[in-house]
Amino acid sequence: MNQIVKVENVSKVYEEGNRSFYALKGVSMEVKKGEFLAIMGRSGSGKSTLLNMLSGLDQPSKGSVFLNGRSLYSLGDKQLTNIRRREVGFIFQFFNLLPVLTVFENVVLPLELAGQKRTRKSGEELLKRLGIDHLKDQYPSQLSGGQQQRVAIARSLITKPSIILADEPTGSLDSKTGKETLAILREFCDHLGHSLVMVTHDATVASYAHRVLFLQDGRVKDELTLLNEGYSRKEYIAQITERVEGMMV
Ligand SMILES: Nc1ncnc2c1ncn2[C@@H]1O[C@H](COP(=O)(O)OP(=O)(O)OP(=O)(O)O)[C@@H](O)[C@H]1O
Repeated sequence: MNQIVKVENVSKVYEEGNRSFYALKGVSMEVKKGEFLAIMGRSGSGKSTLLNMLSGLDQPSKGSVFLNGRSLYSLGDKQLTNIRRREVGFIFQFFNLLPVLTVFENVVLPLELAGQKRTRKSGEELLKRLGIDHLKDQYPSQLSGGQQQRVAIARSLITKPSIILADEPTGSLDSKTGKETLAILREFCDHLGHSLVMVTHDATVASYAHRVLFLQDGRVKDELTLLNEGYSRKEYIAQITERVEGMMV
């Protein structure tokens, strides 16, 4: 697998009065093409801070982040914005669809923001692949949560980004719809070569990933690969839960 993301010895320090607080301390990790990586850790362990580093939204105090071999934070603001718009897709817990735009308009919006030619065909193809092409002229308020999240997934994929970042993507869905959504994300990584980094607190959600990274106090504390043959999802969930509980003591 090719390397899409490489994080090298990244630290993030926040200054609070005359004290320094490390949200991340010397984190190194990578994401390969087609990989679905989950990041877990208790509240305050640095998950969102790490996700922000990967997206180019927040700058490390120390260390480097490479996207497709390019060092993100050595770029100028304009170049960084361009890369973020073209090469990074986002999926949020609460979908973040624009209510005044139709499903189709929401999906193709990132193409316009990235200055890429709006192609009706690619938007329609994505909606079809996600099983929601019949909803393309509806507005978000007319859709269920699961349907809205499919729209958000289509939107995250429209620019064909190198990496998709998802923060608790199923956090506001019921368990059945959540599992369907995770199965879609996993399939897109397995069969279409998308690369995805997902933050979650939930072991069942993380069990859909290929690999789980555990953060504790801003450091990578542990890692678990879920690609060993012969394990059921239940066994993976038990393994993840055991690691999470191990970090609590
Ligand atoms: N802008 C900021 N200024 C000061 N401290 C910050 C800032 N942003 C985050 N922190 C601190 O850095 C630490 C890591 O925060 P982060 O949001 O990355 O944790 P998290 O693991 O995503 O937590 P949660 O699961 O609750 O979302 C926390 O202690 C937080 O208070």
